[in-house]
Amino acid sequence: MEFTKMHGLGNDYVYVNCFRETIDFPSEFAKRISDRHFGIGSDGLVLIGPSSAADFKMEMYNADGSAAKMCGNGIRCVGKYVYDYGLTDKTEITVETESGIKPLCLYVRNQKVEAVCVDMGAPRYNAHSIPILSEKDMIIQEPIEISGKVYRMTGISMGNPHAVVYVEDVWDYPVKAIGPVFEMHPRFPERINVEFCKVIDRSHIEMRVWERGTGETCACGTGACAAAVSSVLNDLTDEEVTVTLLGGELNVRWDRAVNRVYMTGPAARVFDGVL
Ligand SMILES: N[C@H](CCC[C@H](N)C(=O)O)C(=O)O
Repeated sequence: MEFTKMHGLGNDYVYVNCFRETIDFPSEFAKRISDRHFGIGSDGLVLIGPSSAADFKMEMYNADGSAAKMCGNGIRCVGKYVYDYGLTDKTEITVETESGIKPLCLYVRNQKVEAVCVDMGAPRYNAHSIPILSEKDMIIQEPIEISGKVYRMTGISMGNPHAVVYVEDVWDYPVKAIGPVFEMHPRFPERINVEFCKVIDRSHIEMRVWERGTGETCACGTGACAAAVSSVLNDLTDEEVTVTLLGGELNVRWDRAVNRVYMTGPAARVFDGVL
C-alpha cells in the first residue's frame, strides 16, 4: 500500500490516496501507523477519496484511532496532494469533511502547492460562551475545575470541539500535565482539544495545543481558528491574527460580516512510502 507523509507546521499525518487504495479498518490502521517507534510515525491518518458532493473527500483519524470531524493542517495538505499528484489542475477546489464542505484556494509556485487558504466555515460556541465583552482587566469565561484548580475557558467548535485557555507564558506552560486532564474532563463527553494561548497584541497570538486523541502537536489548524475566534469574542484581538505555534505561523481571519473563518498556511510533503 502506497502512502505519503505530509505535514502542516509539523502537524504530521500519513496520507492515503483512496482512489487507488482501500483501507478496511481505518481506526486500527491509524493507531498502527501513527506509532513513532513501531509504525511510520505520525499524528494520525488522513484518507483522500471521491465525493458525490465536492471535488474530494477527507477522512481524518487521530493517533489513538478516534475519528475527527475536521483537520485544518490536514486539509491544507489534502489540497497540496491532489494538485501536486495530478488529481486536479484547479487551484480552487472543494473538500467534503465530516463537518461540511470546505472551499480551498491553492497557492502554487513551480507547479507545486506551497500554501493553502481554507474557508473553515462558521465557528460555533456553546451556551457558556455567549459573545461577551471583556471588562477592564477581566475576561469573563466559563469556569472549569481541573485537578482542584479553577480555570476559565472559552468553548469553540470548528467542526471539532476546542477549549481555549489564556495563560501567562505559553512556552513554559505544563501542557503535557494539564492537557490530558482537560481532554478527559467529564464536562466534555466527546473529549476536547485544548489550546493554551497568550495574546501578544490585537493581531498576534502565541499558542500550544493538546489534541484530543493525539497529545501535544506542533500545530493545530482548527485550534488556531478556535483561539482566534475566542480572542475576538473576548475582545482581546481584532478579526485577523497571526497565530504563532511550535511549528510555525498561521494567518486566521474571522470575517464576521459573513461569519466565516479563513485559515491560511503552508503544506509540505516529506516522502512517499510503501507499506
Ligand atoms: N490537528 C488538526 C485537528 C485535529 C483535531 C483532532 N485532534 C480532534 O478533533 O479529535 C488540525 O490541524 O485542525
